[in-house]
Amino acid sequence: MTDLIIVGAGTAGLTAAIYGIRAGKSVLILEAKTYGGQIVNTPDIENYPGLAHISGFDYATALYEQATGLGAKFRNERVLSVEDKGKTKVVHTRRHEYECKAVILATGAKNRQLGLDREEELVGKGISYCATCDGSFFKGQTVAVNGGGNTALEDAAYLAEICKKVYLIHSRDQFRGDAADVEKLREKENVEFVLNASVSGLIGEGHLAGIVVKDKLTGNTRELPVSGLFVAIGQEPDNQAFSSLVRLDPSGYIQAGEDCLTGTPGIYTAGDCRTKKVRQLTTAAADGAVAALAACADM
Ligand SMILES: Cc1cc2nc3c(=O)[nH]c(=O)nc-3n(C[C@H](O)[C@H](O)[C@H](O)COP(=O)(O)OP(=O)(O)OC[C@H]3O[C@@H](n4cnc5c(N)ncnc54)[C@H](O)[C@@H]3O)c2cc1C
Repeated sequence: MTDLIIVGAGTAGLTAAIYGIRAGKSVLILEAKTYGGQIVNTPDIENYPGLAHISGFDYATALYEQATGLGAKFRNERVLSVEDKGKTKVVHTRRHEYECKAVILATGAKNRQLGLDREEELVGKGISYCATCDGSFFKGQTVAVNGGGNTALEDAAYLAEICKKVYLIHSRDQFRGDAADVEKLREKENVEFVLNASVSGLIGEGHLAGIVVKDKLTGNTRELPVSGLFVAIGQEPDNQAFSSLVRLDPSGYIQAGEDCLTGTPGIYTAGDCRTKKVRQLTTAAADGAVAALAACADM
C-alpha cells in the first residue's frame, strides 16, 4: 500500500510529493494531464522568490524532476473518486484502484468559460484563455479580450503590443483590476473599451471570424471582426468528484483552513483548489508543504 497519494501534479501536488518523500513516506502522484498544472505554458514567471525569470515549462520540469528524482512515483491518470474506508483510502481511476493511508487533493483550478454555443469547438481556433500562451498567433490581427479583472487588463496590454487592434469587453463600466493599469490602456491608441457589454455570439466556421457583442444597457448587438477572443473571466475549481468526501464552498472550492486539513481524517488539500484568498505559485507551494507534513505526521 502507498502511504500518500497526491491528486494533481501542479505546484501544490509536486511540492507535497517532495515533502512526503523527504519525510520517509512512499508517494504516488496521479495527474489527469501533463505535469506542471496551469503554469506550464507561461513564457515568463517573474514573481517566484529567488527566480527572477523562468519559463513555466522550465519551472514545472525542475519541480517534476525534483519530486520524481527523490523517488515519488508519477502516473498519468485522472482520479474519478476517492473512497474513505477509515484508516485506508481507495483512489479510483478509470483503469486502477490504489489503496493508501492518506490523500492530498491538489486539483488546482481551470479557466472559466463564457458558455457560448461552439465555444469548446473554437478553442485553439480563435478562442484562447491565455494571452501570453497564444497571443503570438494573432500578431498584426484584431482581437478581443473579455473580462474586467487584472488578468484581462494584463492580457489587453500584452496583446496591444503585438496586435493591430484590441477590443476590451467588460460587463460593467468599472474594472475590478488595478486603476493604474486601466489608465495605461486608455492611453493606447489601438485599444478600444467596450463597456457594459457581453459577448453573446461567435461568428465563423472552422475558425473564429468575429463576435457578437450585446450592449447591456440598450440591448443592441453589434459584430466585431476579430480573429481572436481571449476569455479572462476568472477560474473555477474541478472538485465535484470529491463533493461527498470533503466540504465544498458555494463556488466549489474545497474548504480547509491554512493547515490544509479537510474535515475528513486522512484527506488533505493544497493549492488553488481550496478556499483561499491568494492563488499563486508561492501559496500553492506553501500549501503543498503544509499538507504533506500534516499527512505524514498523522500516519
Ligand atoms: C496563464 C497563467 C499565468 C500565471 N502566472 C503566474 C505567475 O507568474 N506567478 C504566480 O505565482 N502564479 C501564476 N499563475 C497562477 C499559478 O499558476 C497557480 O496559482 C498555480 O499553478 C496553482 O498550483 P496548483 O498546484 O494548486 O494547481 P494547478 O497548477 O492548477 O495544478 C493542478 C493539477 O491537478 C490536475 N488535476 C485536476 N483534477 C484532477 C483529477 N481529478 N485527477 C488527476 N489530476 C487532476 C490538473 O490537470 C493540474 O495539472 C498563473 C496562472 C495562469 C493560468
